[in-house]
Amino acid sequence: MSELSTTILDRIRDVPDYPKPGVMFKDITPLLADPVAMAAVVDELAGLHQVDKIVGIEARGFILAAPVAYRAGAGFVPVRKKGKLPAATLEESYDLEYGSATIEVHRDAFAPGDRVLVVDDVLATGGTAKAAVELVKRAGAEVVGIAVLMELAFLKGRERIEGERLHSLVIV
Ligand SMILES: O=P(O)(O)OC[C@H]1O[C@H](OP(=O)(O)OP(=O)(O)O)[C@H](O)[C@@H]1O
Ligand SMILES: Nc1ncnc2[nH]cnc12
Repeated sequence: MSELSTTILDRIRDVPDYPKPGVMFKDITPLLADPVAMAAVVDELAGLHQVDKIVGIEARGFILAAPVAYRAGAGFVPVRKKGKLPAATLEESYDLEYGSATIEVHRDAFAPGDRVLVVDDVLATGGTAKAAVELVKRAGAEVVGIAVLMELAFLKGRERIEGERLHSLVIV
């Protein structure tokens, strides 16, 4: 395992039965509180691809994606839960490990053919990532990759986004 993977794993806390019984929640707040570890994570994600835009998925995805965009010299595009974006949007609904949701992106968020990296904290069932990819494509941009801190392999999210390039800094 790489040094960065160990650094991340050591700073993710398991919280049993949150938000529902049977779910082992991966809490990234200890990692967020460590500036050296966070700098290493942001640098790693920012170096993955040359892109025009970084997409962050509300809410935990924003915390990672915004500094990655800054570091990469790319624009930041928010994908938000339904009802939060003010202008005309595209929307996708999906199921995730402990519920269901609808996310949106502004219709004019991308220039035609923009190269985009989608960033989030956790890939679980892959429902969220798949919906975000669909939104980016429907909005006229190219998804060059999906990057997550942690992939929960037993939930098989990778299969849901087959055909996309997935970068997981840690796989558990
Ligand atoms: O692969 P999936 O099964 O779709 O699950 C992964 C998603 O679940 C969490 O978001 P959540 O919707 O809990 O929102 P939050 O970031 O606002 O906490 C996480 O931040 C991912 O976006
Ligand atoms: N087990 C989990 N921990 C943290 N975020 C999640 N998103 C979906 N499943 C999750």
